[in-house]
Amino acid sequence: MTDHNRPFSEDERQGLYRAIHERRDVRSQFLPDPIPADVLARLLTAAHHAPSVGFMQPWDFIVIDSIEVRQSVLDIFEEENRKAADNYSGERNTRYKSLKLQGILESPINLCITCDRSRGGSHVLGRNSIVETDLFSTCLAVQNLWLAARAEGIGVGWVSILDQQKLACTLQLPEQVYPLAYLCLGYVSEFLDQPELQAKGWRSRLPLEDLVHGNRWAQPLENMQLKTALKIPE
Ligand SMILES: Cc1cc2c(cc1C)N(C[C@H](O)[C@H](O)[C@H](O)COP(=O)(O)O)c1[nH]c(=O)[nH]c(=O)c1N2
Repeated sequence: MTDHNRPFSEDERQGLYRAIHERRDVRSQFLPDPIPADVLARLLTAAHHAPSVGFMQPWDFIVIDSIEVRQSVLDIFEEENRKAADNYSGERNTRYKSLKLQGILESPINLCITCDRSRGGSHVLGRNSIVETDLFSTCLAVQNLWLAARAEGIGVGWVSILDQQKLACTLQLPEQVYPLAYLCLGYVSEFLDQPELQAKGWRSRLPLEDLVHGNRWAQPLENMQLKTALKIPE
């Protein structure tokens, strides 16, 4: 058996699940400490090892440390966030406005992960029917980075309350390059033990048992072993 085929040890398996369960979206707990270049390189390498349709690797990574650029992005956020607040009224509006939804200036580095929709030429294997698969692939790069960051003790916050055209213009992206994820990265004072939106009473995690169906949408799950493993009551 070659080395990369050896089974995961119990500790390795637990480490992976720990990163999955303890990963958080961070916006309030950033510390200003810089991320060493070798650590950032590991995160980018993890992202670059994500699966991608036809091995398209449509991502680029724009590492943003300029305060001027970040301030421009924050201005875009503030404008969009004012509009977003208008979706809510009364108590919900007040609660929305109390939420902190970005850490653009507090984090030491911002990272925009983009998707080059033309990479790989006019036809990419596996992308003939579902053209959005390049975007899906780039999301997986984001998740790889997010999990690796957690294992490195680094928090990541995804900021999507942004006008994409203005963001693309600020970052001088070519026309075919889509700014898929704007991320804030940095060491943190703590990782919360639950999503911040849940801690602040905005929305809670749904029970998994309500989301697992059998064979067709909303059909009850008949697989007794899976039901037992998921602890779904009879
Ligand atoms: C595509 C996308 C876009 C956003 C987010 C996530 C994703 C996947 N999230 C983070 C989101 O609120 C968070 O993931 C959930 O609340 C669950 O919390 P944990 O990630 O488990 O801590 C997020 N958070 C935030 O403060 N501002 C934002 O604009 C966004 N946008």
